[in-house]
This record gives sequence, structure tokens and C-alpha cells, in this order.
Amino acid sequence: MNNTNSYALVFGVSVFDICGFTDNNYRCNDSNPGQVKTSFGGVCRNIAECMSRVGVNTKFISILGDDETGNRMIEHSKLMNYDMSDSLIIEGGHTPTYMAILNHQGEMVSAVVDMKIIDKFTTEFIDSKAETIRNSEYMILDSDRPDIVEHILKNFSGETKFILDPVSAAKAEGVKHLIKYFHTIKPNRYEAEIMCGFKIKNDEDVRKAGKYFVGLGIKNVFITLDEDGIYYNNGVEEGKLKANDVKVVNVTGAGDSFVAGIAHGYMENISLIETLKFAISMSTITISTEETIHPDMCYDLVNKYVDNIQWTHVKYNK
Ligand SMILES: Nc1ncnc2c1ncn2[C@@H]1O[C@H](COP(=O)(O)OP(=O)(O)OP(=O)(O)O)[C@@H](O)[C@H]1O
Ligand SMILES: O=c1[nH]cc([C@@H]2O[C@H](CO)[C@@H](O)[C@H]2O)c(=O)[nH]1
Repeated sequence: MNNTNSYALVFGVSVFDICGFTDNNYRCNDSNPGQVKTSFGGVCRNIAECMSRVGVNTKFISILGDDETGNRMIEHSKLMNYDMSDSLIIEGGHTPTYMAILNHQGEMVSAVVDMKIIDKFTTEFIDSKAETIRNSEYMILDSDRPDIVEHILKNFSGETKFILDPVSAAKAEGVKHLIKYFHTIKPNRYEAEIMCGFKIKNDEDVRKAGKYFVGLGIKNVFITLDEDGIYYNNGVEEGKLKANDVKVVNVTGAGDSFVAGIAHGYMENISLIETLKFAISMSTITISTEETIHPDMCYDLVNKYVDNIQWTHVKYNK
């Protein structure tokens, strides 16, 4: 890192993922032959682990039960070198679980998430972490607890730069009135629709959404577009960038690793396009494996992908 003391902070949930991969054509209302894999997940935990794996000095404030899964996650964070020491451990609490079914193309067909424990986050807890928040270069948030997000944004505005991963369209609804406080947002197409209030069906719509978000004062807008890559707009540079010939095994975690790549680019002060190539490469690596995070994810592997990928870049500005 440029400055070994500077860090990026992630705040949000840690989840135990159970992913079922169907062998062949998925049939609903039936038991599908396939494989079941477990891994540590959670949008924010995934972001924190991926950031640390590519060398970002990372702190992660999360919430866990004092159950076996929670303890294993804390131990794992030490191995992966991100700092969870500010996290809230709930006595008798149940660490969140996510159960997803993926079709033979690696696309999620349905999922259930059990994360009742997040009700235990309080504004008092947040205030007790004020120094950690104030001293961060960036703070990455999801939208699981809109009331807590609002408290953080309004009380620490101007003291760090906020990055939003909305997690899902349903959850994006709860934070859409707050997006002007963010330095960066990373919605997918459906989350962006909720936050801008109109349908995004084509490139013209995505550009209209980008313009709308930039008009609110958001510095960097990144809209993820699945196999079409990413739309970006920072008010000066605008375009679409995508990786070609991507192998898809499991899309779980694609957006999370993208955010980690963005945080890496920001912390290293690299250009917007280099940052995006790094971030998309991280997504490309993520979706090439069954696990939520590729077991070999690291800085050198990402750079190999950056160099070897065939990129398609459409620039809208001159
Ligand atoms: N089917 C795919 N083919 C090629 N690249 C993909 C595919 N799915 C995702 N990606 C890559 O991963 C990035 C993020 O994926 P996606 O658009 O699914 O984000 P997301 O919906 O925010 O992710 P998540 O489901 O993890 O929240 C995309 O911008 C793209 O670069
Ligand atoms: O509501 C949620 N659903 C799913 C997840 C997590 O998303 C990850 C993939 O992006 C996956 O690891 C799951 O735990 C979450 O954190 N919150």
C-alpha cells in the first residue's frame, strides 16, 4: 500500500453459504441431483476477504453469533489478514446462513437468507466505533439495516468516503433516499432501477441512470450488467467495459469481489479504467469457481487476468 497505516473499513454481515448446484436442467418443486458446497459468505465479509487477499489494509466490523460458525469465521479472518476485532459478538446468537440453488449454468434460481441477528446492531454500537470510522479512507456499506446506514451517513459525513453495495433490489429500496451521501455506488441493473425510479432496458436507460446518480453528487457510479460487464460514469469519463470469453461456474460473489477491486484501485490511487479492469478481473476469477471466493484469489492472479483478458471498451465521451 502507499501508506501502510491507511485502511478501508467494511461494515456489515458475515454469512455461512450453502450452495446447491444442479447437474442438469433445474426443475422447481423437485429434488434435483447435484452437488452441495458450503463456504463463508456474506456480501460485506466477501468484500473484506477479497480486499485483504489483494493487499488492501482492511478492517471489518461485523456481527456474529458466539456459535461454532462465528468462531471459525473469526479464526479465518486472522488467516486472511483482515481485522474483525471491532465486531459485535452476540451471546447465544446464530451466525447468519444463506442457502442458494444454482442451475447448471451457475446462475442463482432462488435463495433464502436467515440473518435475524442484524437486528442487534444499534446506533450506540456504531458510535462506540467512531474512531475506527473516522480514521478510515473509505467505508463500504450494504443496505441490510437502512436505519443504521442512515445514522452512519449523517453522523460521519465528510469524515470518510462511503461506498454502497445495495445487495438486492428489495434492500436498495430502503436506502434510495440516502444515495446522495455516497462517494461511490455499485448497484446492479435492478438495484439501479429501484434507486433511480425508472426501468433500465437498454444502453440509453443505463446512461440516463448514470447521469441521474452523478447529478445527485455521487462521484463514481458503477452499474454491474452481468455478462455485459460494467457501466461507469464519474461525471467526466463514461462508458462500458467488459471481459470476453468468461467461464461461469457460480456467479455468487461476483459483485462483492468487484467492490473489493474498486477499493484496491482507490487505495492505490490508480486510474479509473485500470481500477475497473482490476475489479472486473476479480469478478471473472470469482465466477470461475464453485466457492464464493476463489481459493487462489490474490494480487498476482488478478494481474494475470487483467493482462490476459480480451477487453471490450465502449467510451461514450470524446
Ligand atoms: N454471466 C457472466 N458472464 C460474464 N461476466 C459476468 C457474468 N456475471 C457476472 N459477471 C461479471 O461480474 C460482474 C458483477 O456481476 P453482477 O452483474 O452479477 O453483479 P451483482 O448483481 O452486483 O453481483 P452479486 O450477485 O454478487 O450481488 C459483472 O460486472 C461482470 O463483470
Ligand atoms: O441478503 C443477503 N443475501 C445474500 C447475501 C450474500 O451474498 C453473497 C453473494 O453476493 C453470498 O455470499 C451471500 O451470503 C447477503 O450478504 N445478504
